[in-house]
Parts: sequence; structure tokens; C-alpha cells
Amino acid sequence: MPEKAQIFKHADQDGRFRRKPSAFRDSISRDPTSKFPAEKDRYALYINLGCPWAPRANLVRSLKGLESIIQLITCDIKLTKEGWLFTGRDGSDARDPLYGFTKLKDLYEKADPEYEGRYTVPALWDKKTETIVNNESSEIIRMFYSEFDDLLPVELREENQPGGGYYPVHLREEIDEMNEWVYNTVNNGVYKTGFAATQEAYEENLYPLFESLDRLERRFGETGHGPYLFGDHVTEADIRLYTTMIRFDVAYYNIFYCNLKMVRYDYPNLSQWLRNLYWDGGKVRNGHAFKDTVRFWAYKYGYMRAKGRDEPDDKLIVPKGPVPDIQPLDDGEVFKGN
Ligand SMILES: N[C@@H](CCC(=O)N[C@@H](CS)C(=O)NCC(=O)O)C(=O)O
Repeated sequence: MPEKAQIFKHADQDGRFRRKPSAFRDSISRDPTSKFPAEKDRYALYINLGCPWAPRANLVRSLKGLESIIQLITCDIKLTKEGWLFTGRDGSDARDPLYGFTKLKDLYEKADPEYEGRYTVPALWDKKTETIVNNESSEIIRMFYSEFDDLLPVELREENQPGGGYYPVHLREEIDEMNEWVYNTVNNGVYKTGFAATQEAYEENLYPLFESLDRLERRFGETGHGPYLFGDHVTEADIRLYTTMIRFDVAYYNIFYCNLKMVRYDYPNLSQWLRNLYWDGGKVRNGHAFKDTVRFWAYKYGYMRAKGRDEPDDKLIVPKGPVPDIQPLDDGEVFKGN
């Protein structure tokens, strides 16, 4: 069976899940003479609400105040044999608003009729040249940090942020170094654990995941680190860790068997950091984006689906707990700062 048809086949023959590299890797630039210049109303971001990758791009779109500049198009959270669909259900667009498609697959095939990879979100679409500019979230968020800044009010531009922005020049090396191990063992680590098809592959990824969470927990206890991973200001490292940790107790713990420890009970520092971001009350730029882009119900339902349980909806059992989805801050709902 060709790769195209195997949406629910996550693990390779040896039982190990290996994420395939993204295929579309162009960039939007603030340079007006570039192939994909930053322009209002030219680009659309295709997302779903469940996974950590597309919502990561959605979060940065909101944090940066790009809502009126880049269109957002949302797929249904139910992964089907045909990939992501547009259904009008649970926050999904009823049809792809640009072309009337009912499947995300059709968009990929419009961009490249020969495309043989997976039909993933996020996908950043250029309406002018009618192609996917990029479908790799880690690259899309970096474009969003700065490439649209000339179209934004001065206070939202990276050069005007007290800490130097989400990817400040003086921290780049350290952020890249952290991204590397956090990606391998945490962001993608939960997938390698949850999609493992053998006991051996499961355990091979489970223990490194919790070693990294222990390491992050210790880091917040060290001087100079906190309230955010690199001190007083939110950086890319926080953004990339956040979209995984906000799903941890409600989805990865239960559904992906990442169940040695829970954030809320076993990691007080990580839990504080997570709640500070979620309940930030507008303190982090263009505030509330950390809360407003989160959909806990979509994580519980979406991961049950993604694991390959292809039952009709009325046969699918979705875990209810833990309750609450996220705990409040100890001193009330809104982070008061340090
Ligand atoms: N490397 C990609 C991964 C994106 C990705 O795997 N997205 C998932 C959503 S969780 C997806 O679309 N999965 C559908 C599939 O693999 O068929 C990125 O970070 O942008």
C-alpha cells in the first residue's frame, strides 16, 4: 500500500515512530523583492486545534498580533483515513474557504500533484502563487516573529521588546541547544512513546522523556532561570515547550502512556511555569493568547482518534479526567508577575 493511503500507520516496521521531514521549506521575508514577501491578506495558515505543531504557529500568530494580516483556516480535529477534513464541526471551517475543498489533501495536491508525504498541519499557503510556502512549524514561527514586523504597530515589533524578542540574538545558541533535546525527548518524545508499537520502543522513549522533564524542573530551581526558561522574558523555548506541556496531563499522560509522573502533582516548578503562561492575564505580549489558543477537549478527543481508533464517534470512549484541565494559580486566576 503506498504511503499516501496509510494515515493511521504511525510506527515503522520495527515498532518505532519516526517523524518524516517536512517537504515545503520556503520562507516569507520582510524584503519586498523576495519570492514570498510579507504582505497583508496574502497568506493563510492551515491548522487543526489538537496537535502541538499547528497550534504552536497559531499561538505565535496571536502573540504577534497577526490575526488581521494572516488568515486562519481550521480543519476538523478528527483524523480520518483521508487525513484532515473541513467539516464545519467543533471550530472547523465548513469547507476550505479558498477553494471549497473538503480535504486538506486536496490543498497539498494543488501545490504539488506529485506529493507523496503526509498531509500535515500547519501549512502556510500563499494565495498569490497558490502553493504551500512552508509546512514546518518551527520555521513558520520564526517567520512570524519578525518578517511581518513592518506591518505591525511599533510596540509589537521584535526590536522593541525589552528582552530582545522571542529569539533574541544573544540567546540564540542556548535556545537552539535547548530546542534540540526538548524536541527529541519531549515534543517528539511523547509521540515516540505514544505511537510506539512494541514494549521496547515504548520504554526506550518513556525514560528519556521523564529525564528531560526532571531536568527542566531542576532548571527552574536554578538562579537566573525563571519565571521563564531564559529568565524574565518569554522566548521561543517557552513557546515550544508550552504547546507540549499544556497537553501533558490531559492527553499524553492518559492516552500516550506517558504516565510515570503528572505535571500538576510531581513537577511543582514546571506546573507553576505552565500556569503562569496559561493564566498570564495579558502580561505576555498581545495577551491571553496562551489561554485562548488552547482547547482541552480537542486534546482528549483528538489523541484518542490519532492513536488509530477508527470507531464511529458514538463508540469512542474519551477520558474525562483529569479535572480540572489545568489548575488555577495559587493566588487567584491571573499571574501577578515576579
Ligand atoms: N514537523 C511538522 C509536524 C507536523 C505534524 O505532524 N502535524 C500533525 C498534527 S499533530 C499532522 O498533521 N498529522 C497528520 C498526519 O501525520 O497524517 C511540524 O512541526 O510542522
